[in-house]
Amino acid sequence: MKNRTPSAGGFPCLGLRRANPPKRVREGRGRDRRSSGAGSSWFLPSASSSMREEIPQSSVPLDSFFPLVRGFAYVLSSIMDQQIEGMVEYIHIDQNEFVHRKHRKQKEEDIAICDCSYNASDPESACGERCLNVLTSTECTSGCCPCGEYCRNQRFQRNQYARTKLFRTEGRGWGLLADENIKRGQFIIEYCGEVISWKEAKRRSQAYENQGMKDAFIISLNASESIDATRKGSLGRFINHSCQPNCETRKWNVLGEIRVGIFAKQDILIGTELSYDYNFEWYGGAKVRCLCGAVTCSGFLGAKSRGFQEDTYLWEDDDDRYSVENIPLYDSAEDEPTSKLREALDSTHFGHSTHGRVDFSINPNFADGWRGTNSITVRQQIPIPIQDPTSNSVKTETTEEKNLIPQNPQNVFPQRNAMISRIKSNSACRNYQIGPGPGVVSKKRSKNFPNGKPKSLPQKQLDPKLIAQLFASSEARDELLNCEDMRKDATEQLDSLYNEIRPAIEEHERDSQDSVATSVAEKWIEASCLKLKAEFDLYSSVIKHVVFTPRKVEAEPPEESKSDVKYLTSESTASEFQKQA
Ligand SMILES: C[S@@+](CC[C@H](N)C(=O)[O-])C[C@H]1O[C@@H](n2cnc3c(N)ncnc32)[C@H](O)[C@@H]1O
Repeated sequence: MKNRTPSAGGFPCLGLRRANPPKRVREGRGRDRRSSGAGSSWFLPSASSSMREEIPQSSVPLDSFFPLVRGFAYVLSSIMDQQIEGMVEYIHIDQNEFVHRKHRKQKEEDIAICDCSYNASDPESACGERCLNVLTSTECTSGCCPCGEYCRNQRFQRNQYARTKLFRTEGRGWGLLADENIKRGQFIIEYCGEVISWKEAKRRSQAYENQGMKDAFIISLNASESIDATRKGSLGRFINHSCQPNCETRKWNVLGEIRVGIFAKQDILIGTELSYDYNFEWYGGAKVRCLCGAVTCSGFLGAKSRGFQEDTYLWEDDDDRYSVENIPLYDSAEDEPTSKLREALDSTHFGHSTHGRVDFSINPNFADGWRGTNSITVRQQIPIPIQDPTSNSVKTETTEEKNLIPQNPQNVFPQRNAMISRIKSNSACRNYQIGPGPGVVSKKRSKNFPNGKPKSLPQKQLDPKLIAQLFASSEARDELLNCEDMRKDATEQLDSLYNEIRPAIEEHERDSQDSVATSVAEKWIEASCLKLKAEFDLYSSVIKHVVFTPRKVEAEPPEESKSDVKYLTSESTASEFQKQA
């Protein structure tokens, strides 16, 4: 069911409006301007499954007395319009809306039917974690599952969300927190919005940025589509980024459409702010400095996914996130001056910083009207001992997590992400000239790398067959030729894979995307690794034989030296190779 703005009164049901709409996008969101002032209060539902009838929840089931709520809401809307500062109007939906095409209808032959069965003595077995559909991230189709109504694998379809609650952070706008204890792996909420094409996403992102809008809500859905939750969305749109997140996004096939869910990466205690890593999915416009406060913070939001616009900044004196002086810029893990960055972050800009930590201290403007609890305290990086699960404090997991953080800077950036962002910069890939050709350093690039470090240099190719001829030992020759064959095979494999995935890569290239689908990236990485390994084997074999193998005597040697075996010194062989090469 969609909760659209009723025509009368213009109150976006369960959504929010604020005063002065024309000002909204340029209004900015500096701490001071966004704050609604001490003592002000406003109203929001719990973000749990309050919009559905099927799932019994203890949160207020608004839909069940919708007409009443609508009337009440209309009265509230005027109050809210005056009181809710800093939140841009949006329409609350709990199902994606398709803008550039129709919602696909699942064909009968595409319905995946699992082989689970409901057993009253073991209800968990009804489409639990062993269900074939669950294993392939596909929801069972209602009416077709052997477990019938007991099927537990229709969470998106039934909006089986965890209970969550909106709150105001200081410095990062609004955020969402757990309003119940959440188990690891639990589905928390769907990231709903308008499904649009990549082109449209790019266009909108630019338009939003031109309008001065700072919060960005566009995430990637698949290779050709995005979800834009700017104008319409679920409460998933309020989940902030963290470089040390407690949630993650997962894509599920639901009735033939891909949908994005936020899932718990770990057990999450009630009152804890929810966060996920935007790096894979987020396509923000301006570069925004990350205020997640994690020790492993990468500095910027979506630093790896880079977004639709490169190198565009919004400068705001009164907002920590948009002021980037002294912060070195980078766009790949190997170039990240981690310690310097951290130093810079530690020593600058955090108005409330205590030894480099951010204290999002008392925030009296907690959005909790429906549930009637008190305002809450948000402290980022200053751990609050969690004893009472009903406490109103927003908890951060900094202490425990800090102990788990690898101190090795190489581990600082998520591996998968680094792999994907390197698809265009690893040496195997460079052979295909994705992006600027070897040795070409674009203007933009040199801006990002002030030392102008070129990323790729033309390589001299050795001719292993020629080199093999130099060796007296047939084993050495065979080994070298064998290695060369392996290298050729690996190169051919990479070539054919490239042809296969070229459309996906080129599409991303056109749209200035850094990331491609993970499955494509993984294939590419595997083939690249094979090729690199084959090259490594070949070169190490050459080196080994240069040092240890007798050189072949080419011309008939003089009689007296026939029995002599010439051993090449590495020096003489090196000059021989130079000639050959
Ligand atoms: C999807 S919205 C999240 C909800 C947003 N806080 C709000 O008030 O509507 C993403 C925006 O939130 C802000 N944001 C999220 N995580 C942040 C972080 N770790 N540091 C700074 N800003 C953050 C940025 O402005 C970003 O464009």
